[in-house]
Amino acid sequence: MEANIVVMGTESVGKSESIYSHRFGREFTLNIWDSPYSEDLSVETSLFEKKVQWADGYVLVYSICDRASFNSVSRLVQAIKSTKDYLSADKVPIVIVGNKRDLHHRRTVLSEEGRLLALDTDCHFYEVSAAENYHSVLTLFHGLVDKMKDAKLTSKRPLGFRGIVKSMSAVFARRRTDSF
Ligand SMILES: Nc1nc2c(ncn2[C@@H]2O[C@H](COP(=O)(O)OP(=O)(O)OP(=O)(O)O)[C@@H](O)[C@H]2O)c(=O)[nH]1
Repeated sequence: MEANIVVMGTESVGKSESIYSHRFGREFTLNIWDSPYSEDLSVETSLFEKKVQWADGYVLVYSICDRASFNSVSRLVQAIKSTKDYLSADKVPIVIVGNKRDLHHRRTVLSEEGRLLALDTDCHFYEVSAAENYHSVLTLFHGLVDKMKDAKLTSKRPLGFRGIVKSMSAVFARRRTDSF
């Protein structure tokens, strides 16, 4: 089976530095579109619509040390939902991720705020440290895969079958730094 995931967030929140090379067994392939966030979504409307049509699921990343990145994720959720309505596209899972949990001494976004945003917008929520606890990143991707499978069971567009196993690509950072 194959599924498409769009990963979005503002600069340096920890989306893509490392190569994420986990395999979901023999049967599952994830295609990941690691995408920088454009503050002015209207300038990139057609590209944004392409992403919405392509995606089977989203990972929206902010840094818990960067309130502006959290506000951007909040705007992104609204933009995805209204574009989906406009295109009459199927509902797909959206995961909101607060990254850099290890930098708790610099935290400016409370866990509760992330959780509440997810609750209000019918999304899923994780707080992780891609640098310190890679397992938490795996957990969120495994969770997303399960939710995409569930969503596909009730949608018109089934996940495609593939004979080959590919590894996932590039999300999140491996190295610990104090940057944010
Ligand atoms: N302390 C800490 N640093 C992290 C964490 N995740 C990423 N970083 C660091 O944050 C910086 C930015 O990480 P990237 O993965 O390049 O961020 P990005 O969102 O892909 O950034 P752009 O490519 O500019 O959009 C790097 O120096 C990472 O090492 C984390 O969980 N904790």
